[in-house]
Amino acid sequence: MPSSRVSRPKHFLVCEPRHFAVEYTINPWMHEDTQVDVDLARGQWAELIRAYRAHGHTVDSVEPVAGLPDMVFAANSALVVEGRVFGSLFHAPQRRPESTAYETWFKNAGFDVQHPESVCEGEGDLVPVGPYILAGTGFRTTPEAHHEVQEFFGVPTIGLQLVDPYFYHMDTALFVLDDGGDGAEANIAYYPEAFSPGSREVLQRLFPDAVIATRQDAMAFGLNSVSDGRHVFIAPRAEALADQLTRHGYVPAPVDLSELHKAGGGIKCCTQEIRS
Ligand SMILES: NC(=[NH2+])NCCC[C@H](N)C(=O)O
Repeated sequence: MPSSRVSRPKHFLVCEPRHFAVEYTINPWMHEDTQVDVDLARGQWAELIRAYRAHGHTVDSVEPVAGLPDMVFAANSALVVEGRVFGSLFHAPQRRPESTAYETWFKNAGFDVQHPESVCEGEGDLVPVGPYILAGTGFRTTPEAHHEVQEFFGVPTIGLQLVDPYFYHMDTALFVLDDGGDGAEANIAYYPEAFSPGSREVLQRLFPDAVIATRQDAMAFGLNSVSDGRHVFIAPRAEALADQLTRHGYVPAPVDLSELHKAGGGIKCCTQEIRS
């Protein structure tokens, strides 16, 4: 049966991995003395941008800054909803200067940026879906920041506890299949064991029809995906998850960012969504 799911055009902000490196270890994926192939990283990243554009999405780019090797992970720079920008305050001192670089882009594009008072890593942990913002905590973004986010956007913000260091940002364990726009039903895919028992129950109550992924899918960065409501840009090694998505009427669009996985990031980490 051909898929009847409808793609919605999106606006993304990205940053080329020109200065990509693994120079410090702030998550279990990063290992000291890891050599990265910057040309390979740039080539894989360029494929992602090509895929977004080929599917009708708008992509803007921030100029990368030398000495900020994780700047490619644009998702951590902010959360943008209805044209309002809640910026970031990184946990790791090495990443803190990224916030300023992204803020310059936002300001030049005509957005004001709200500065968090507590540690907050943007869409890495903050995920708008349907009438809510799902908000992860445990490793990076703090519960205090969740309160700030709710106050700033006026959107019910649902705190969820992350418990597995491999899934240190919520966007490594959960992604939005349908954001609930244009009358489509909001839905997500996630790996339950990345969450505390209570948080699993919350997700189960909110999204009883969610797609449930395995640890293997999650370790392949399969949950670090981007969906436009029809196409799902997904890591090619998350095969079981891609099959499930196909059965649910989505169209997987595989993009391999294996070189960036060395820093603990994948497709979604490289993608900041500008919701206007
Ligand atoms: N949205 C994400 N999960 N981004 C990945 C960030 C990776 C980066 N090395 C860090 O640990 O902060």
